[in-house]
Amino acid sequence: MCGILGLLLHDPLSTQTSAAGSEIAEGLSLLQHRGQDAAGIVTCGSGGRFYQVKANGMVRDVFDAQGIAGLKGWMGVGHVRYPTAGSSGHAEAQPFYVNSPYGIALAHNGNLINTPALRQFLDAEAHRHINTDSDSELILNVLANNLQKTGKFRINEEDIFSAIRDLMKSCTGAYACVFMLAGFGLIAFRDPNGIRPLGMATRDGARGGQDYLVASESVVAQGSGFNNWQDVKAGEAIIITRSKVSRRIVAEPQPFTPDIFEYVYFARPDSTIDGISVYRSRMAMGDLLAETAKKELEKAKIHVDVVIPVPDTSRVAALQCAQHLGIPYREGFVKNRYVGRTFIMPGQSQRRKNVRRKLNAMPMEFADKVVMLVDDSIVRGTTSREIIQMAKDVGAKKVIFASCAPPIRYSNVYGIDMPSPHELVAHGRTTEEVAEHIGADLVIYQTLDDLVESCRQFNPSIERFDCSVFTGEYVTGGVDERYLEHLQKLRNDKAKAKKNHAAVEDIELLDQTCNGPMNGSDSLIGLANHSPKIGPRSDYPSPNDSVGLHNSWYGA
Ligand SMILES: O=P(O)(O)OC[C@H]1O[C@H](OP(=O)(O)OP(=O)(O)O)[C@H](O)[C@@H]1O
Ligand SMILES: NC(=O)CC[C@H](N)C(=O)O
Ligand SMILES: [Mg+2]
Repeated sequence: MCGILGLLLHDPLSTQTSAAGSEIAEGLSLLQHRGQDAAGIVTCGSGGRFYQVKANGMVRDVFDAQGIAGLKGWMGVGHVRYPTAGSSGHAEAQPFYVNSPYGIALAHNGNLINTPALRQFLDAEAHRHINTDSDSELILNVLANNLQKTGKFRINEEDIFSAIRDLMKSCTGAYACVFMLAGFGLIAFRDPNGIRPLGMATRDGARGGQDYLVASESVVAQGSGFNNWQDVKAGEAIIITRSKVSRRIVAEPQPFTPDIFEYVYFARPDSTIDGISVYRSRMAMGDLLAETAKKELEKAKIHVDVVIPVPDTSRVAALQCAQHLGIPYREGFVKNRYVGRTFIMPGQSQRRKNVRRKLNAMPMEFADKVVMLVDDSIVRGTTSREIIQMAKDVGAKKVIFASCAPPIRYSNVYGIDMPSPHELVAHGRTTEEVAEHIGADLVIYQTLDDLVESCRQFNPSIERFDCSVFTGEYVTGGVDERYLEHLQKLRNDKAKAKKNHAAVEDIELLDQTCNGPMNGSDSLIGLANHSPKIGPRSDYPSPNDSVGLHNSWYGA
């Protein structure tokens, strides 16, 4: 899951300052939980010129004061990355940039599933050079190609809507995107099924007019003083300029199926997504899980002494579950606040090591007790296995493990890096076998109906969610056995490790020669922008002056 952000300031003075850049960096720190591998910002300043800082690392490491000071301009886009395609190499950090037919910088959250066909089309028919394995670079080039087809020096809103309409016909999968057209404005769109979240908000500008924000989650709006949060609709495109906002559904109607895993794990509890408060949905998950747990515990004749959450995400649900059961709730694991999320780390050994670094069991809450640990989900079983062992090591008599989500048995293809079912602990295992594998005395799973009810009760207009990791039913076309096998081969943990190793070698080669291949759509900016041995921070104006040529459109 990645986080995306777009900001447009109305204040004419902001063109010369880094006000937008620094606000985007602040905003990205509120989206850090969506991607910890890389972060980037591109801003647009006077003359339609782009400025960029992007590199592998966390937001606080990538953007320092000097880097932000160079991010001049009145609008910009930002990204935090959790890779689901290509490698973790810095060349695939976003936003991606193209210089033709116009200067475009794009940030993408999601995952495309028809990348081979798109790659072939872009190469053989559109004659566009694709230089990375990122699906986001493809989406940007499809967009650029569609705009190029107009053959116009100056395009208008109709051209943009129609380019996005065509993009939605050719790209299959999940995509919430925000892009910036040099000198023109900010444009956001969301895939026809609305799988990944996206919304926009407004605020009074510093010197009149309106500022606009587009972001993956509403928490960014609250953090930056924006109001009127509205979700971008499935299949909708929104064009924002300093003078007006135009919205249009451009896709053929498809069932609206937002990803339920956003509520389970990905999103922050203080966000509201598609009209559903993530916090309230997690409370409801806790309540309904308690009902199931009551039955299961009675059946197994187990008396639980204490409910303990697995920090961080499960806390809201665990507290509610304990209250509903009338069992004391205790914070038995202390979380190291300097360790991020483990599930979204790229390799299994890194994930395992980090569970121990992140969580520490307090003996006084476990010794001689029957404990029920509550987590939001059991995916690979990395966390559950380690912490059950930790609980037993400090004297727990019995460990019951309850999950707010049902068993996860199928690949995710829409932007969560679960490509291989064989890496999922519940794949091919019964609940009893999962318990044995993770060392629990009993495992209790939420039912799928209850999970859906936990979310849907707050917005009954959503008829269906994407629940593919639980059911194996994919809401878009194009996912068949052959595709899933291909994905598994390409992105299982071993294959990824190999690929990421190759990406590191590329970087080292670059460092040695101080010269090297062009970094995909980033062209020279990307190349100059990152050299891990020198340090991750630097910013460069676009080397391509053509971005400025078109800035006369709307007088930026
Ligand atoms: O079965 P697994 O493969 O271990 O995945 C599931 C675990 O990973 C996530 O925690 P994470 O540490 O990523 O983030 P959190 O601090 O937000 O809970 C999730 O909340 C579960 O605890
Ligand atoms: N999780 C995501 O949204 C990832 C976006 C894109 N597929 C990438 O790998 O960069
Ligand atoms: Mg967790």
